[in-house]
Amino acid sequence: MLEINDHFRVIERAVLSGSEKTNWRTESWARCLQDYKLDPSRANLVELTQQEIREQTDAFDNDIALAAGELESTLGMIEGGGYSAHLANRNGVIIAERKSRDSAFYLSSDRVGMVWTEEVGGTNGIGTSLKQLTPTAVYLTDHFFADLTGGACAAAPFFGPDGTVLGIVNLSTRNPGLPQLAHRVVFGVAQITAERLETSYFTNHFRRFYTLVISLEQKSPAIIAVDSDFKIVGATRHARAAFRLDDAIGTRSLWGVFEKIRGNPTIEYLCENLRELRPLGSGQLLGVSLKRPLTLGALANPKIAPGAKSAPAKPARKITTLAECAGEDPQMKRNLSILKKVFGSGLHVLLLGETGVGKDTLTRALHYESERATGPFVAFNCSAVPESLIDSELFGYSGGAFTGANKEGNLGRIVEADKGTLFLDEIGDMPLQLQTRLLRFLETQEVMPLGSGKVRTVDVQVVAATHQNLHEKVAAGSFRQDLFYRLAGTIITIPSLRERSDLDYIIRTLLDQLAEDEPVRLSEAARKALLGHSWPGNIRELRNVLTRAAKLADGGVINVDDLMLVQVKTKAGPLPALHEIRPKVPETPQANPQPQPIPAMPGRAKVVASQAERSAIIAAIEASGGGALACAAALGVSRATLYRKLKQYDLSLTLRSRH
Ligand SMILES: Nc1ncnc2c1ncn2[C@@H]1O[C@H](COP(=O)(O)OP(=O)(O)OP(=O)(O)O)[C@@H](O)[C@H]1O
Repeated sequence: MLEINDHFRVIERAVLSGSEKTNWRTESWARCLQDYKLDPSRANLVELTQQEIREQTDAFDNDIALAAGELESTLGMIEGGGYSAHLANRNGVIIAERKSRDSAFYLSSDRVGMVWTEEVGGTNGIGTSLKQLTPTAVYLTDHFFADLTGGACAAAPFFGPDGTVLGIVNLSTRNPGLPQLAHRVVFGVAQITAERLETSYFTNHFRRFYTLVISLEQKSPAIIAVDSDFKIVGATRHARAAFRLDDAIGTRSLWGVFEKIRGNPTIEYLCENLRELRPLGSGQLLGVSLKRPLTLGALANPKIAPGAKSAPAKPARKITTLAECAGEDPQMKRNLSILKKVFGSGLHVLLLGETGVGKDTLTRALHYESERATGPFVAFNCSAVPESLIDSELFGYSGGAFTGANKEGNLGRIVEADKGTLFLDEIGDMPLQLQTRLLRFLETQEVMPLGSGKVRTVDVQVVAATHQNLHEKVAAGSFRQDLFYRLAGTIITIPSLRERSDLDYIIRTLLDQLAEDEPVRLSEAARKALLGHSWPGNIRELRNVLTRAAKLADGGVINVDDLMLVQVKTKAGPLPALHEIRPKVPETPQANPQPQPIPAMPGRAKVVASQAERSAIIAAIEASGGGALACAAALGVSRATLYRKLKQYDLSLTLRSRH
């Protein structure tokens, strides 16, 4: 961190004397100084009251709240930098977060309820991103306030189908040894997450419609939602731009955009068989797939797919099979033989296990390989939905049941899951007052949506899951004992990856699944390294490591370096897992952070940081095709720095011969 006066002088010089070329940073600093009249020596951050937070969250669309689950997998991709992930609404208020495992790197000023508009927080990821409506990486002294210059944040906006901004994804850390190059990689991850959120939002929003997914070169796929008469009802940003759809929504048919298929096949036939479409007036065939509505069992729109009720609600992507879930592990095989007997028999199931062991995956496999496969699979994550929304989302409401309620009402996830399976993830986070309501439903299989006054009987197989210790929660009074026993009709514990005896099998399964996009194989040394790792993040971590390695691999072979594993052997034995490192960094006071001295970087964190930096450079060389100028620009460094780093990591711009 800079001395306050030095920081002030840099800002003043850049803004007032125009010493720095105009760029996003000087423009933001100028707004802070001249428009908002902020004093860079001191941040006066604002935190909302619980009531205000509820209002901000209530006003936020339900679909987005559900998408907060995406933040979890984002953290999995960037493990090691001590980042936390946040979702801010369009008012710049943080409304959801997933914390870094490493509390020493946690910025407590980035917690739920903090307001991060540029007018309040000066130049910062969330606020500046909202102001510019573009992704923004704010690294240390880019911040306007001197007392925020110990942190780094990477933020990206995401937009709704109508093009308005819905919110911001933000990844932040106060890891003192974080290299800027590593932060740029994380910046890329923030943008990918924003795109994924946009897609999740879109698919959830249009979950009652058919969706056409179109592959576009070098871009995320474009998605168009249509009704059963092929009328276009929505399109993602990419789709609008690629096919000029702005005036087509609600007015045009898909066949006004793409060449019509001969013989007028039904939409159901196309779901099974459509692989390519040609945009009108273009010679180029594009790869496509047409997906069925996600909630076939609960279609509110009577126009959709008459007769489709008997069609199996197929999952969008290839799902892991039950056999793959069991693998070659004796405990998992025992688990499976029990589950196959009880699933669908009227007994509820409770899955226990660490995060990432495959509870969700196993439940989906059970559903799709059971007699319920023709019914809907509905997943509901109790921790990703704000407390105030759980009731209406789960149990539903009738139109106009409360202020702000959707006019048409909401069936609720329980009713949507009728004749199918309801997966209640993170059940340990279910608020106490709703536990009573859930218990009543589990006992009677009846629900009464808010404001409807009508009881509805449903046939739902419930699978609840948690990584928490429910016994402890029962003892502490935060989880109802009677609910625990009702859910625990069958309790199954999924072993962690380090307890399983079939790691090799799981690696093979994952590589097979990856091969659809990226056919790769493992070098012998890489296989040994994977088998020797402790996998605190379980199968999710393994999947992330292999996915990233497949992208870095040269010539289709994953080498040890590509894995970027952080378990490094030293003379004193293996280093502790990254989340066990606790550098003595004083916590930043929440509302009024003070500058802190940067502590020496612990040895292990250095290893991680340089691995991340090396990978960032390799990725940039590949992306820029080996051109020094383009590569330096992609990394945001000068050419001199690039050459110094290449030497340091023994790399060259003709990468292939050297790493
Ligand atoms: N047997 C398996 N074979 C291959 N991949 C698997 C398997 N089990 C899980 N996965 C993958 O591991 C990742 C994590 O799985 P999943 O989300 O099911 O874990 P979870 O226990 O539900 O995690 P959480 O408690 O955090 O919700 C997913 O990407 C999933 O596809």
